[in-house]
This record gives sequence, structure tokens and C-alpha cells, in this order.
Amino acid sequence: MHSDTSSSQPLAHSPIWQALQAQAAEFKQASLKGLFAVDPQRAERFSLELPEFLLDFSKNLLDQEVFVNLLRLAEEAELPRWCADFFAGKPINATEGRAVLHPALRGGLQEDIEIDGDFVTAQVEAELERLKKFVVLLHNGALTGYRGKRFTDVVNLGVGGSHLGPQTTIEALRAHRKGDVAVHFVSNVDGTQLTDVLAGLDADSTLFIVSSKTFTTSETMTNARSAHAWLQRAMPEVDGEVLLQQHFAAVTSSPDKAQQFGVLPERTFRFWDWVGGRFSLWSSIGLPIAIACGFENFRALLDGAASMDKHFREAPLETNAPVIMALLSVWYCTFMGYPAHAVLPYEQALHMLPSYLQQADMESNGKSTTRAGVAVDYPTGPLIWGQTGINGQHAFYQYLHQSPEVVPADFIGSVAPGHDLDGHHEILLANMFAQSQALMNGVDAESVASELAAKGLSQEEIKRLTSFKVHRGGKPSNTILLKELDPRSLGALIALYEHKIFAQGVILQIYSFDQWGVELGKGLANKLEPKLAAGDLSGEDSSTTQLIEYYRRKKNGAVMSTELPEVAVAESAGEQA
Ligand SMILES: O=P(O)(O)OC[C@H]1O[C@H](O)[C@H](O)[C@@H](O)[C@@H]1O
Repeated sequence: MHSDTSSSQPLAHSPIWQALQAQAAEFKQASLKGLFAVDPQRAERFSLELPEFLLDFSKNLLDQEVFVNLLRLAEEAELPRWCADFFAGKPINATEGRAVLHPALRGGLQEDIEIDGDFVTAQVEAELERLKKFVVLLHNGALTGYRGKRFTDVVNLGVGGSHLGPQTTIEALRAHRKGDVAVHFVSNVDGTQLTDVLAGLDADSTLFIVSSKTFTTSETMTNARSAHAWLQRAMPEVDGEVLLQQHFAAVTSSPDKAQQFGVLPERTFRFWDWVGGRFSLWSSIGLPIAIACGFENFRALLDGAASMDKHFREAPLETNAPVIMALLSVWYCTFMGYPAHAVLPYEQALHMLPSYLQQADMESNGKSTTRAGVAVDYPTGPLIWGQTGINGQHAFYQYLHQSPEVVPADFIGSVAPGHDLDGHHEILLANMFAQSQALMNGVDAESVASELAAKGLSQEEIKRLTSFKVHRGGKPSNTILLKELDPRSLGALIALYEHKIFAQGVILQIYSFDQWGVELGKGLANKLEPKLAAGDLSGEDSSTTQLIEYYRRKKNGAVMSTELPEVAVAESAGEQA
């Protein structure tokens, strides 16, 4: 166990905690409009400008006194010490006995660290060099399939942290693509996804990357085996082991398992136990990013994240962007009792960011035990959800504006557009600014009535309609306005959220870097899988028994397709012949 953890006093119900609880009750009724009215400096006071973006957190339900108390909470939670321990490589992931060192992957440490006799920086640089060479060979056509065709398509087989980071990043950097190798992702064990992706591909020019920290994840390994079978059907004359050597690469922290599977050591890229899956996009797991966007852009992404590491390490709490975002999240989730938080990018390229942050945040802070091993009696992290803001406006924003629930939100946009079409970007940004303004100010009954009167409605109609058109307002939000959505600023943005998640966990005295809750379901699925075909169900609950029995009955009557796309294989094999 991390040696210092047990010394932390429980913060829940401490005097500062109680003070914040009292303020939370008061601020639930506060008017955001009123808070702006009494403080002409409010926007400036509650904003931070960093090299990559402006963080405006002025539209939040707090004043200077609450802010100061939140900062005191962070101090009492010993956040600066935890931060120092994190960057020093202490085993702060105590339940797994591991250090947490994703900043080391991007040059974000202040000093190099030795783990198990090796300095991490040298290991990281050596692996990055291997990635770089591989990407160059792939881009210049030197890497070919068994029959000599250059690889034009790469399929990443991975799930969770071995999928979301790379795909979110590649989508975000769509204006920064390099080379002509297309990258595809298959994460779902539902064969529909692999079938769809493979249907458009030629086996001769397809390279698979099996991305899995553990190299045991059943979804990924099943997809890997099916991908191999697809290659084998396309090239029946070729030895199966040769296909694995020629058409597969692997990214893993268990290289021995990748080699047992049949991937060549020179095509196996490593990362380490001290990199959590959901924080691994900066490691070799980022290989698809380097393929799609070029190694230089991958480096720039790492550099941007390193600049956020430095900021998080060095900035005082009151001007530290991840700390402020963590405190706001604690304020809403734990003290105000608002369980959800919306992530609303006003950039099509960031459309996967809400999904990415769902894993990063919820898998980290969805916990119910404090570091001292006792049950929490407070919420530890929000339910993260969202989608591109502009689409959300035409779908769920009604709820944000007029439901009695309060859902704090992050609006994320970019000054520079990622395209060259006239007129679009101004509309997009005007909508983003308007939405946070509308959520903040709302519209009261008096304003509604005068607006309706101006339209010539009768007094009776005005009376009937007014209450429906009132918007309570007071709905809080942050706005993150990037200068540009480039690799560097994306790196900083993602690292901002990573450190927010860590800081929130420290303040709430939970461990953010394990994920025991994921294991339970995995184990049960492994146990139930053979029972779908046949076997004794007597130990199962009646609902599970009913579902499996229904499945067994109907399966016999249905056409169950477990085969991969024969048509696609036949076509691609035909082309090659
Ligand atoms: O990379 P892998 O070992 O295949 O793991 C993939 C995913 O598996 C589980 O769902 C974990 O909870 C995730 O954190 C992890 O990213």
C-alpha cells in the first residue's frame, strides 16, 4: 500500500466540509445573473488563459467565498502532496500496488524515475523510436502483406482504453491526417462490427493491430482470432502462423502473450503496468494515431499534454485549471447533489470526446469506498454524458433548459475552424455562446409576458402561455475555448481532464486508478458463456435462467450467423487471383 495514505484524515463532515454543505444549500437558490450583476470583474476573476485555451468558469454557482473554501478543501485533502507523489512515481494506485505514470509517456515528469531498475524515460523514448520507424515503413509502403501488396488499411482491434483514446484523437485531428493508410477500429465483440469493417477491405493489404494492455480481454482476442480466420480464408494456401507474423502487430504490456499468440517480437510494441488503460493513448496504444496523423503530430499531441502536466504540477491551486475543474465537479456532484455532467463539444471533430471522458472519468471515480477502506456516504463522481452540442440542441437541450434537474455542462469550442467553408463557424460559435448564456440567465415571467405582448397576444393568451415559456436559468457551465484544435491543444485538453479526474479522486479520498467494478461482470460473462449452449442452470437466479432458456429455445428456431463475411472474402480473394 502507498505508505502515506492511511495518515489522511477523513474529510467528509470536517468543518470545511460542513461549511461547504451550508453554502451549497444557499447556492442552490442563487441567481447566476445576480452573481454577475454584483461583480463586474466576475468573468475575469473566474477565468484562466493558458497557452492553448481560455477556461471561463465564471458561469458557475459560486462566489469568491465558496471558491476559497473549495481551495481549502483541496489543501486539507493534501492535494499538493498527492500531486507530488503522483509525479514522483509513488505507488498511488494502492489497491493494485502500482505507480501511475502516464505523464512519463509524454515528457511530463520533472525528474526521471527508476522503476524495477529501469529509468522510465529511456524505455519510453526507445519504444517511441520503434513506433516512429514502423510508421515510416508503413507510410512509404515498405511493409507489405504476404503476397507483397503494401498495407493500405490498418484495423485496430481493442476495447475501452485500447480503443477510445486512439479513435477519439484521430477523429479530433481529422484536419491533421498524414499519409494514405486508412485506420479502422473494431472494439465490439458483436461480430457485426468486424463484419462491416472487413467487408470493405482487401485481406492482402490489411494489417491488424491487436491492442490490449493485458492481451487477455475476451472481446479483443475473439476479434483477433476472427480476423486471423478471415485472412486464412482469403489466403488458404498460406500457413496460419505466417499470416500472424505478416499481417499482425500488437500493442500490450504483456509482450510474451502477444508472442504466444503469434505476433513477431519486432511487431510487438510495449507499454507498462504503470500506464492505466484509460490513460494509455500516449503510449504505444497511440500507434493508430501516429499512423493516421503522422509521428510528428503524435509528438505534438504528447508535447501539448506535457505542457498541461507542467501546469498541473506547478501552478498554485487557485490558478490551476485541472484543480479548478475538479473542485467545481466536487462542488456540484458531492455538495449540490447534481449527479450528471454534460460534455458538449461545438466541434464535429470532437464528437467522440464525451465517450472518451465517460471511460476516463466514470471508470476512475465511480467508486464507493474511501482510501481508508470504508463506505463513502457522498457521491464521488458525476455521470458523464453528452454529444456534439449543436446536435444536442435539437435533441436533449430542452431538458437542460427547462427540466427541474440541474446538469452542469462543459462547452468546448475552437476559435479556428477545422474547415474552410464560409459562414459556418460563426453560426456554430454563436450557438455555443448563446446556449451557455441562456442556461445562465433563463427568462423570467415578466420578460416572457412583455415579449408575448409585443407580438400582439391577448392578456388571456399571455396568462395562459407564460409559465410554459419561463426558463428558470441558473444552470451552470464551463466554457473551454481552444485557439485551434491542433495536436498540441488536443493533448493539453485531454490531459486537463485526466488531471481533473485525479484531483477529484484525491479530494474525495478515493482511489481513481483501479476499476474493480469492471471485473465482476467479466467473470460472470465467462461463467455464463458456456451455459448459453447447454448445461445446468439450477444455480442461477430465475431472471437469468429465463433469459438463457428463452435464448436456447429461440436459437434453435433462428438462423444464427457466426460466420464472418464469406462474400467479402470471396470477392477479395477473387480480385487477387
Ligand atoms: O487493454 P485491455 O487489457 O484489453 O483492456 C481493455 C479495457 O478492459 C476493461 O474494460 C478495463 O476496465 C478498461 O480499463 C480497459 O481499457
